[in-house]
Amino acid sequence: MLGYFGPKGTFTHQALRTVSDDEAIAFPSVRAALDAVRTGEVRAAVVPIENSVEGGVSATLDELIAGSPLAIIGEIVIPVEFGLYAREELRLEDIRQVLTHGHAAAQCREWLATHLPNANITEAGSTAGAAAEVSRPDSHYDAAVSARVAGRLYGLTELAYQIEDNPGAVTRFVLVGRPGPLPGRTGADKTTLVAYMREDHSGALLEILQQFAVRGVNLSRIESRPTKTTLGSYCFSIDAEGHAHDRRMAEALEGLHRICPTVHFLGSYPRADKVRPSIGIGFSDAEFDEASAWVQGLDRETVTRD
Ligand SMILES: O=C(O)C(=O)C[C@]1(C(=O)O)C=C[C@@H](O)C=C1
Repeated sequence: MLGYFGPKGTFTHQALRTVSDDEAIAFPSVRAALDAVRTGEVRAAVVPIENSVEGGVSATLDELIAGSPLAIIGEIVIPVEFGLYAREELRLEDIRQVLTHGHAAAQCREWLATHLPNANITEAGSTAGAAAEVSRPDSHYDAAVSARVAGRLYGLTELAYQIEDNPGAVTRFVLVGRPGPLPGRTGADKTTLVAYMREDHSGALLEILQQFAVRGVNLSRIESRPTKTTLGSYCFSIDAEGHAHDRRMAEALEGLHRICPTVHFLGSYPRADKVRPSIGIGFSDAEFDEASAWVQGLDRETVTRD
């Protein structure tokens, strides 16, 4: 059984539907969905991790490394379009209280400021949770910003559609399970990890980046997250192109392990877009193998000096 950040009608639910039609369990938060994976209540869960407008989803980035280890086993990317949904009797000019997810509010900021300048925007656990709340006849809230699917599901009227400030926005979701054998290499893979610096010093981030750069590994996301210990203490959440079984990635991971006190490996999994990284000259598995064989054989070589 799979789980997802719900309730029914969230963008996360739509992302799950693109990979499975089976019955799945909705959880009210990212944390609850990931805890259900940890306890074994579900085999895996879908949660949002990154939006093309708002960036990383902090709740997910933090929960992935809190508690017992988890592994990302797949990713899904879907377009996100928002509408404004209200109870039948309300018109746009009646809307005073809007409820939605923080990421959704941020993606529709301009539209809300222009069309509902006097409305209060309140943050809800999810866009679909907001639509469900607005559908209650005695709700304090007049309208929800959500997916069209959620507006319909909770019997609301669409007052506006495609109200996002950046058309073409997408959100990336990950399928998270318990650690086990890595999904096989496809040639178009991604690896996610969190690296902690040894101590704060000049060039610490550069040292982490160098581990990837000198092995020809491209990064597709890097963001700092507070370690939650002291002010100014950060770790780095990283997506890198490639699989831990690629020689260049394996060597980059070894390098990180040598220089960082802690590295949380969060998985290697197929990329949603199936795009293969371009591998620079000297960075293919064959070239790493050939170079290793050369080093192994050095003591058999005859060195002649003048
Ligand atoms: O509330 C939802 O519908 C979600 O799936 C969460 C979420 C997010 O966390 O970013 C997902 C996609 C949208 O960008 C807005 C909200």
